[in-house]
Amino acid sequence: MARNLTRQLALWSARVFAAHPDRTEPIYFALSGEHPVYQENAFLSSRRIFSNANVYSIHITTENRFLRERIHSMLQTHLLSVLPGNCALIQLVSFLPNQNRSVIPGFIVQDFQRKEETEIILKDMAKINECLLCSYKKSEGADLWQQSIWCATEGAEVKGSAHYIIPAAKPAAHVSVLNIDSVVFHCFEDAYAALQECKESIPEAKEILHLADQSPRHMQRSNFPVIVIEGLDATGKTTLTKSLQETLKGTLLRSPPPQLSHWRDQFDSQPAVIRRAFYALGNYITAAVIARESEKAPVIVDRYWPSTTAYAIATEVVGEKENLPSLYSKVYQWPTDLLKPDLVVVLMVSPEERIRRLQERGQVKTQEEKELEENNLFRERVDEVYKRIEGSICKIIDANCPKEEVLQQVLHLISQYCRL
Ligand SMILES: Nc1ncnc2c1ncn2[C@@H]1O[C@H](COP(=O)(O)OP(=O)(O)O)[C@@H](O)[C@H]1O
Ligand SMILES: Nc1ccn([C@@H]2O[C@H](COP(=O)(O)OP(=O)(O)O)[C@@H](O)[C@H]2O)c(=O)n1
Repeated sequence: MARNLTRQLALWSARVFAAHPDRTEPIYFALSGEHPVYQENAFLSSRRIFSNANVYSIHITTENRFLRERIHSMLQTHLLSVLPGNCALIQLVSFLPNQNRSVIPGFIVQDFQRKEETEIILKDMAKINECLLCSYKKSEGADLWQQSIWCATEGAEVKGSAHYIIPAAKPAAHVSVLNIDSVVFHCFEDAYAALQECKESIPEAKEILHLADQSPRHMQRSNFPVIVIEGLDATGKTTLTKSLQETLKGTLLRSPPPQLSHWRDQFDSQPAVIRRAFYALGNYITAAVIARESEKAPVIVDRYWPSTTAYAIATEVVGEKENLPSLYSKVYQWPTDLLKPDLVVVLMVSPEERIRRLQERGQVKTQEEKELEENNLFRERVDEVYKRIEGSICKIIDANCPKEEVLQQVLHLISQYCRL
């Protein structure tokens, strides 16, 4: 048993940690057995976390992404209510440099009064959940921290070797990018597997999976063109898609399709992996309808895969658009098993015009849309993902102009790119 824990401890030592990962500039640090070259400024921020307190780190190690997010939010609420005053809770993730899906979420707890009670509470919590608890005690007089690991499933504690806390190199991509594959699905099976992870806790997931099972797969568009209209809320999608339907005598569809609409509130409040899997499967279900309808008339689709991808990435990544996955990342590529339209038109309007239209409409907004309004960076990230999605298929148009002009611009694009 102890050997197993020692191995885990060695594994932890290979990891890099990011404290405050939701900030544009997290504090990156690592544990090192080697005496570091002394660079006071660089060391300061990471060591400050460990100095003058007993420090613990909790890591949520379950492989089930749904459980991981659930446990994370449950732990946060619980820790804030049970930890003694004078303890601080810091968001923490650990990861293997540049390795996708290696991110393990967790927390750092700083106990400035060094109370035994804190350790008892934390061990107790780690018992309930699939967690690893580590403690770090500063060695007398030295600049070293003794790391111990306590594993609930094994009910044992192992003292590791003493480590120096060293600042780790800032990764090439922001740490949030390493987790992007949990929310952007590259094929039907990935999205399906994500919903399966939660089907015991969320019975509605079984119904979505059932609908997905019944939906024909690998469908291709037929004789008539398929045009997708994209853009942030209030950029004019509903207005334009209706005009296009009339002008082209087409069929108007939207993703998620009507049979999924009544589950949206339920899935919008779930952990990101589940929420995004719901929309991703909605796209596959819509694809089958697009294929069928495009045998009879042109098809216009209000939101589809680009929405799912743009919102998923923009929510996961923090800060400036420069933090988005690199231009050549797989996340911007259309899934090969999902029906591809002839043309995607992205409507872009200035932030001021969008807010004016939102206010004019006076509708209750979703939380995500409220955030968009408050958070210009988020809006910029959504727009930037739209721009990065395979350029040849996505055409961005300036939709600040009157409705008729927007329609004319899009009809012109259709005449260029689609065979009517
Ligand atoms: N080109 C336009 N110029 C001015 N107002 C517009 C334009 N297009 C749409 N609107 C108005 O803006 C609001 C949002 O449009 P809507 O089509 O509902 O957007 P979305 O479907 O993208 O949320 C509506 O009140 C609509 O009448
Ligand atoms: N195909 C789709 C459609 C919507 N969505 C999600 O749904 C939200 C917007 O949907 P909405 O119906 O409120 O948008 P509007 O069409 O009303 O502008 C976004 O925040 C996305 O998270 C998605 O992920 N994939």
